[in-house]
Amino acid sequence: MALRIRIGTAVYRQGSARVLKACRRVQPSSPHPRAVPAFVAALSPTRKLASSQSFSVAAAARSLSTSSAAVSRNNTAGESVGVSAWVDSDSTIAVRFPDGAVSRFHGIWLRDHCRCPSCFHPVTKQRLIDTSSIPLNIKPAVMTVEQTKLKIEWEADKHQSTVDLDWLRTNSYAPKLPAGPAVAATRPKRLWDASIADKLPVVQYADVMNSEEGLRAWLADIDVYGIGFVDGVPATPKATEELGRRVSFIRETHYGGFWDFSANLEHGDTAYTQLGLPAHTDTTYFTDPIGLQLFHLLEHTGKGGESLYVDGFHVAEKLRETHPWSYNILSTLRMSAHSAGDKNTLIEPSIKFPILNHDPVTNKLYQVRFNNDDRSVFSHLRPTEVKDFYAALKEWTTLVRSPTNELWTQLRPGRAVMVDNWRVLHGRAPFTGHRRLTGCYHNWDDYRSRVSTVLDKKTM
Ligand SMILES: C[N+](C)(C)CCCC[C@H](N)C(=O)O
Ligand SMILES: O=C(O)CCC(=O)C(=O)O
Ligand SMILES: [Fe+2]
Repeated sequence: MALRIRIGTAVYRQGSARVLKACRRVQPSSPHPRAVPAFVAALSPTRKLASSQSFSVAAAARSLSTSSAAVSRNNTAGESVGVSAWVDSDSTIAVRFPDGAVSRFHGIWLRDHCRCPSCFHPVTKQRLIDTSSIPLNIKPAVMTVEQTKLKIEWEADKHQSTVDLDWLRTNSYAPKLPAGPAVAATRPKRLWDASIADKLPVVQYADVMNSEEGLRAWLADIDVYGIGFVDGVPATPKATEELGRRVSFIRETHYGGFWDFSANLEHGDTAYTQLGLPAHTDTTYFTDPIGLQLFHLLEHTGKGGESLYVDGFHVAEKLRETHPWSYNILSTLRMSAHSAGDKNTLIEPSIKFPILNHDPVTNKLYQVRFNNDDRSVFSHLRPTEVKDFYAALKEWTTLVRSPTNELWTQLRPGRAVMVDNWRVLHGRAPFTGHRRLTGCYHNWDDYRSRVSTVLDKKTM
């Protein structure tokens, strides 16, 4: 593949690179111990690039800072695909991607994100380079494009960085570019109301337990709908626990690990009674509320006990549309919560929290954290905020309890359900008789790790 890179007035060609040897060895000032191997490796004259090229650096590269390096690349199809990289007048490195989109990167950002094995541990995926040892104004001496990689030789330490162009585009920030074709389209969330009852997301236990595709289908349901049912589950605690562990290890809490409970007040919580429970999310009193909750009803000799599910994202959207003032109140005023029913137990979150939580970067709703029964005393709000809170709460509760938003379903032995506890509220009708429910909690991050790896094949 013919590669040409024009930097300023000098022209460098692959293979017959005509370069003037004029590099000034830059000695790192008190380098971080681990930075030395990386720095020495970069300086080593015998260090070869992945391809047949070998470089030494010319002073002429200094002219790089103002001129543009136009790189044309003949790809396998023969037509020229314009990928160019140049150092802009503000010293950022601009990259024009195959579709013409341009984004800029600070030299220190690119150097800090170098993925070579001496800067980024190939197994642990951890940074090895000591960021503080990188000059803040580090500049490239030479840049080349080889297939889908941008190669940079850095002026300061002669280190060779290789950056995958798709990776670079995915992680662009100035501006943030729309994902390129190589990035799998993310699965958009599907908000739902009571009508989901006609088409519940259900997978088969055998598929989930015995195949990657089966697990992927279940994870996709939970990711897209916030809820995923599994049929064909043997009506035993063992099979149910194994199903939970298929997603990730279980989160232990003061209720234990895998729970198998009935209305015996084994724990000081109304879940361990025959009372009805209004739609809620669990563990609002933990600083990091649990991410997923698995339920599997094994026995019930009595009446009632139907299960309730409500898509908190759908209800929030309705609130935002119909009562924007209330949406804002529940997105800003912070609540307290506690779990205090067990002996020697009083759990409260380290910081108070809004019921509707938004990502500060994207401003997207990422968590509904609502349990009116577990909401604790609050005396931190201003008097006007107290009134505002209750007014907003009423609008929220009216929507949560609207029959058009409620999915009522009777769980039975054999049908388990996994609920995204940061999105979907759950509840229960009061019941009579003996009712045995099993299940477990999973941490949010452990769940999302499985989505990233099993579903999205994401790597760092
Ligand atoms: C699930 N399990 C039965 C173990 C406990 C239920 C805890 C319910 C508690 N009020 C909360 O909302 O967190
Ligand atoms: O008993 C049920 O169906 C659910 C009870 C509950 O909300 C819980 O266990 O978190
Ligand atoms: Fe609950």
